Amino acid sequence: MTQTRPGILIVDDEPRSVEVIARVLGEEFEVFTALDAMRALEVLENEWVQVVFCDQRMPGRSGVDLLTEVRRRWPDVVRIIVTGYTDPQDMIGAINEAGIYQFITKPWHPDQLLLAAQGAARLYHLQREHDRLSLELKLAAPAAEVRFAEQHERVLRNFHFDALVRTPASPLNEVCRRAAQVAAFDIPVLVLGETGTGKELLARAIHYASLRSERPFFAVNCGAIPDELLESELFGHKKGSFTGAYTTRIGLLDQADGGTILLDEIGDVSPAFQVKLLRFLQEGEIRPVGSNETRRVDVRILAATHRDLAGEVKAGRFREDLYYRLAAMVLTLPPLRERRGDLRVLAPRILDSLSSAHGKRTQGFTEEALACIEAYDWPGNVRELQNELTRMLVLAGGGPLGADLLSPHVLRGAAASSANATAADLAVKDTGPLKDRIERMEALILMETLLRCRWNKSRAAEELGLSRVGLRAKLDRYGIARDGTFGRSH
Ligand SMILES: Nc1ncnc2c1ncn2[C@@H]1O[C@H](COP(=O)(O)OP(=O)(O)OP(=O)(O)O)[C@@H](O)[C@H]1O
Repeated sequence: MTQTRPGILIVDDEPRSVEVIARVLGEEFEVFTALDAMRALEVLENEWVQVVFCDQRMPGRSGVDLLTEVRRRWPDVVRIIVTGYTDPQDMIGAINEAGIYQFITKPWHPDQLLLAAQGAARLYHLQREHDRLSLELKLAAPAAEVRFAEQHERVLRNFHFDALVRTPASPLNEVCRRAAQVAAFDIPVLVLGETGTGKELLARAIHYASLRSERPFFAVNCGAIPDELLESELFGHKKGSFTGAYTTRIGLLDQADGGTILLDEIGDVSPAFQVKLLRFLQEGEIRPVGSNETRRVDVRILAATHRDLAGEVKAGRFREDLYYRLAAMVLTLPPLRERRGDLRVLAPRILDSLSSAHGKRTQGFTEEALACIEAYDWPGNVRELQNELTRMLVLAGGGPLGADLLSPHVLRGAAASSANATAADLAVKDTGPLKDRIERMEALILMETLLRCRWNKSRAAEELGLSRVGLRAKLDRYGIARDGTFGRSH
């Protein structure tokens, strides 16, 4: 069996003392022992140790000296010194240097040892939890400097379903409603959707709405990592199990015990790795690379992919048995072009957060820019939108962000898509005398060309074979204004 309890290392050159301390702590902790500093460092390199108890007086290297090295190499390991001095005042400097959590003076009482070990293990756990939350906060709000409690709250808020910005009429509402329903049930969920639609955001929201919210959430991009690394990333490895495995590594599945792991881009994993995943999902056990021992972990698995995974199963590229293990519930995120209405709230919201992240104030978008943003198809979805808005913000002067700041391909796409939509609409629905219908078409062509030419009237006139004066006369005639409206009722 591999380690299931917190690991404690006892270092003392007196075998009898080691034995007695090991007996006191052995019931609650996984105990490792070392009679000298060299052996202690060996244990730390190979085992998962969270707390070190070290005797101060040892031949060769003192306890404080050893713990100073431990601090340098494994700063998260909690250090306790056991000393014969009744007045440790003269050791204070050294104790500070080694960052010692507690010193215990001899003779000690067993309860005193046990309490110190429990406190140290709790501290280790809190440190890891703090590191995890800080990391998630960094992802959520890069420059924020806030207190720990606020951090936790912010993480929860950022990864709540509300983080998926949408309007009351959005098709995202149904997806979020079903995700919220399924969050509390400990079943695997498969999230589908094009790239940048918010699959990871939804997975985080599911985790933070579940009973596992106080345990870790990790997202692993399975598509970006070669098989061997992916295996060691998820399952861990033993020191020396392959070239480059200089230390023992605890896998993410182990670190996430009690929490959730998102296997992102699951559609990209190799057939060989699919077998390994399936075995884990069937047995709930992990075996680190190079180890013969297995360990049971309790991790909820969420998976996501931009591929049509059922199609991959049909094509024989993805195992059917694995598919059914992962897809107890399938949630599909709609692309932005199928929820254009959301863009009117989403774009300003993203602009706000970009503006505070970059410390650059803005006055929002012009109506014309918003109309283009709404009309464009956004094949890269929200991520593409974020990039485009960052670009606009960087290029912007003092006033509101206009369509002229949009990339040419966005303008072209927006113009083509609104012209197509309106032309199709006109062709199907328009009735009346031919002359009026042609005029309405003409107004539409003018509008499309101006948008594409970013309202550069000379260019538009040239493209349309008109003089600037001729173009202006037509714009006046049709009441076409730069904000994308037609003044005359067409
Ligand atoms: N509805 C939304 N509201 C606000 N932000 C969103 C929304 N959807 C996605 N985002 C943001 O867009 C970016 C991309 O989202 P995310 O990484 O979750 O997408 P994804 O589908 O997992 O992408 P990929 O397939 O490329 O991994 C993130 O910064 C995320 O916060």
